[in-house]
Amino acid sequence: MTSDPTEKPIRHPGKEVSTSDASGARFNVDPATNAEGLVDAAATGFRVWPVYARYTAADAPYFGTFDTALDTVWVREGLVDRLRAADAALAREGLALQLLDGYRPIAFQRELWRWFLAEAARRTGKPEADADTIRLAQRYCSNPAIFKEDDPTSFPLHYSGGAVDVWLVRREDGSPVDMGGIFDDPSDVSTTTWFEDQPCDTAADKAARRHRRLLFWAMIDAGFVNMASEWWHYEYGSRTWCQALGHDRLLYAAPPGGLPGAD
Ligand SMILES: C[C@@H](N)C(=O)N[C@H](C)C(=O)O
Ligand SMILES: [Zn+2]
Repeated sequence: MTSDPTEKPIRHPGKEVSTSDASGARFNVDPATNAEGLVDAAATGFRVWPVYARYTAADAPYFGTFDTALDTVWVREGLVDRLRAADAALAREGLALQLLDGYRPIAFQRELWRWFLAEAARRTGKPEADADTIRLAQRYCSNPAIFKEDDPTSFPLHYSGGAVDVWLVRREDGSPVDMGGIFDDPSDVSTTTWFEDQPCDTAADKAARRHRRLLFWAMIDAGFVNMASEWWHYEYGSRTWCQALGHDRLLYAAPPGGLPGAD
């Protein structure tokens, strides 16, 4: 058994969960942890790049920004030490975590869903209302249509403040490393284990597999779980975390009071 994360194939601890599995599940909410506030990750010392507010007309896959995206990455207090632990593990490889998104207001989740639905329709060649199109969009984005206003445990995963989208950058200059696919690409190559299931004959594929393993094990060892369809999406204390690890209480549902002015 090796302790070198680059030699350890990605294997999801507990149950492998997809975005659509996670919606509709019912959990009790722990009032103590759910009372935790949201913390500005940049002010806490993390490297951040809030993609949804920063991408330009030149950046795939959106080729633009989103009107309702936040330019600050907010996370629950309970994530801070865990993200620090993951970042410290990556430092041994000369790498660092960069946080792309955390807490996400409902209005922004709706705007993001519209993009994923339109993109899914383009890829399936079927209307947005078609079941195949909705299934494809739902594989990569929580569908706001299935959330229930009176059930905080059904809210979008990022609304909990316990979900983060991350990638890796070099510590020396902050440049992103090759993860073997672009962030938020709604296609199979985004599956976290994609390079485990390929021959990986080229140097580029080997590098992508290495980077995905490093990110995965740093985050898993720090207590997070990963969304199997997205190499960048990790959660702690939220619905996917409960489902994957068999916990029956959500640490984080809707943050009390949300973020002033964001909903
Ligand atoms: C859109 C993508 N970055 C993401 O965060 N997907 C998750 C599953 C979501 O929308 O909840
Ligand atoms: Zn995410």
